[in-house]
Amino acid sequence: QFCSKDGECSEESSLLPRFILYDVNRPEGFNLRRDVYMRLAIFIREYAKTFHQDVHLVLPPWHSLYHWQSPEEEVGSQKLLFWDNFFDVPSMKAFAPVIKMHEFLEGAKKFEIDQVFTLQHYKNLLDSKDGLIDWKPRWERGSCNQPDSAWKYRKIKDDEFEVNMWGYKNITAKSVLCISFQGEASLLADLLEEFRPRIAVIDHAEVALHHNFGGVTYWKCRRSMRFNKQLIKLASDFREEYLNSNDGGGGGGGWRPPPPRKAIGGPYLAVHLRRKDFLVGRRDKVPTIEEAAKQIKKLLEKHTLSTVFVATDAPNLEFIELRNRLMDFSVLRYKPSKEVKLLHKDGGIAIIDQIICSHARYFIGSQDSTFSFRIQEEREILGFDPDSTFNSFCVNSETECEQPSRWKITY
Ligand SMILES: C[C@@H]1O[C@H](OP(=O)(O)OP(=O)(O)OC[C@H]2O[C@@H](n3cnc4c(=O)[nH]c(N)nc43)[C@H](O)[C@@H]2O)[C@@H](O)[C@H](O)[C@@H]1O
Repeated sequence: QFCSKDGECSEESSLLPRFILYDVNRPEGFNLRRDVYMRLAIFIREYAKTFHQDVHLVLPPWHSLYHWQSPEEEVGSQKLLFWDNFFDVPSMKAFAPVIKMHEFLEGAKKFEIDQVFTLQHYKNLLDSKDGLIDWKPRWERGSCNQPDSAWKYRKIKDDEFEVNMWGYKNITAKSVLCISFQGEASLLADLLEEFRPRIAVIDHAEVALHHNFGGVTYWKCRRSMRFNKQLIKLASDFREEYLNSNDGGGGGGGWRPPPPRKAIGGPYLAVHLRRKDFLVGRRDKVPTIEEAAKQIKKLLEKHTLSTVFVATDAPNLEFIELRNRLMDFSVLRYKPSKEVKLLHKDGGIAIIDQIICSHARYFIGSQDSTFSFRIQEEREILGFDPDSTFNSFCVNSETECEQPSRWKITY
């Protein structure tokens, strides 16, 4: 049964499809957003089953992400990019009822949302008597504390808000509620069942946590997130031409489980060296180029490899310094052609880097980087030995440091 905000319910409306849209905290990068998608896709799949709902998760466009900094003359517009630029959407649809934003909009000039839920953390997590964090799943309406609410929603009338989201200018909402939320994405079912909006937005969806992180369903969802075929082809061509690497070494990928742990990877070391904002925010975890070069050299010698593929957001000068410090080895990075840049943009080129890293004999990434985490997952899907995957640079080449948790694939 479908009920309007003022409590009127009708049977027919229950036959109408429902749509859940979402958004993520503006500064978050591509790979954290991929994780938030998974939390919602897993939720919506279960929600549709449990409540027999014709419900769809609408994939929000990728819009001017903070890390996409290439000039427009080189890459064209990086606004309002749809998911099939990066992923194989039919494969994602095989896991959960998702649709692309433009399928949802179907050319409409404007659209109205019934209910926006802006998730936020509880202000007083340390409320409980003993001063410990009170971690029971819970949600409640609260006064708004997300700083971006001020520019995202502008009240026009009591039941009309102008909504500034995903780069669109033509969205309104009948109601905006701030919801203090603590728990897994599955708790969103409670919220949706209580208000039963036909078109809802979950803003700050990153506040909702994973349900059963690392479980079978997590990995099913993760495996459904195959990359766009053109990006896979560009990465394969590069591997074949410069890294003497093709898929002959085993490794399935996609939905089919590969033979267990049989992938050996191409004869190169791959590194993900996160720089830029990490040099400010995570200074204590990012090695200097000199320290990184020492660790790369050690690994190349240990694995008797002569080639290292470098995925990095470092400016070219830092890459040249790294190459100069590794004179005895072949040091490569992926340099897209003008056409590839225009067609696939910063987001696509980052994925090509990730695919190349995921096929290497040995991989070492950057501590805390979700870009590195997604490569580790890809290698789990391909069936590599975890020892060759779950490795991170240390700030200092002489001392050991914390290594990434081994989230191994389950079927
Ligand atoms: C400080 C935090 O950093 C977190 O970044 P982190 O997890 O590394 O990873 P991401 O969330 O993907 O954000 C980093 C972005 O920087 C670019 N980038 C980073 N490394 C490479 C690379 O090797 N090759 C290419 N081509 N591009 C790279 C790319 O656009 C990527 O999506 C963010 O998610 C958070 O929002 C926050 O900003």
